[in-house]
Amino acid sequence: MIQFTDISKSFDGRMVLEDVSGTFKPGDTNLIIGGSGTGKSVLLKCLIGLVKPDHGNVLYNDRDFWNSDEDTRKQIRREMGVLFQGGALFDSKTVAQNVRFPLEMLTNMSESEKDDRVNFCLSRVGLEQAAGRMPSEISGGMKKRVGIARAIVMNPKYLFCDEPNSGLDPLTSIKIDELIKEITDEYHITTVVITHDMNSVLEIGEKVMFLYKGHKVWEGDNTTITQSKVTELNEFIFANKLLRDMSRQ
Ligand SMILES: Nc1ncnc2c1ncn2[C@@H]1O[C@H](COP(=O)(O)OP(=O)(O)OP(=O)(O)O)[C@@H](O)[C@H]1O
Repeated sequence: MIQFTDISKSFDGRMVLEDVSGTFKPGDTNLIIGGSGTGKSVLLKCLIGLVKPDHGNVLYNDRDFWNSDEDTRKQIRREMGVLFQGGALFDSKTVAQNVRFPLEMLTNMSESEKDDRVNFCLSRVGLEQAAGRMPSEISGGMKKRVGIARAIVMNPKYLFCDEPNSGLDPLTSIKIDELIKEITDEYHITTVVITHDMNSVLEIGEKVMFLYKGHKVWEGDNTTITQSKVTELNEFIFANKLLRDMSRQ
């Protein structure tokens, strides 16, 4: 479980996050949504330890990340898998080498144990046939799958996905969303997904947090989101004309 309380952050005197709190539970796919520049990525960075909040706490199963010693922080980091925007694959490594990379860096596993784990993760995301290919030889959707395989290779307790659908067509996006949700259920991971894709919200948004100008202004799920009375949220949802037309029918 991840519990964060009163996270605030400013840059050069400009507040970009103010007193944001929340709880993310194991087995849940938690979406953080909001328009551009509302602080989603800064919040994610405060959670995963890339940006230190000005104040506030982030607890990982009761371990206070920002007030822990370096060893505890290292341990918590090892329990995180991160799917970066764009996949962030190494261009000069094959698909299998990309997935294997965290095992090389962070474990003492034998070569055959690493082989087994890489093969398992690649088959879990449906890419066993692509193991020897280079990132330049595979599609955008496949790159995301490689990113997911690499993010889960260390068997994480916490999975963070920053805009997993960026650059993908709607059908491929849904498949990636479903894969993230399936993996979250299957391995009982606490998953956090940043998105501004309303399709994702409707498909996998069992837990949704909406940020507006650095504040959390709504929290709920995909069954109630379209009935919210929060003006900023409605503007965000119904910026999509199709949804606006559907809501009038
Ligand atoms: N390192 C930084 N230094 C200064 N300002 C920053 C820094 N990182 C983020 N910001 C600012 O913080 C605000 C929130 O940025 P953030 O990247 O969190 O937005 P976002 O909601 O993720 O947007 P998008 O959907 O466009 O990625 C923006 O105004 C951004 O310019």
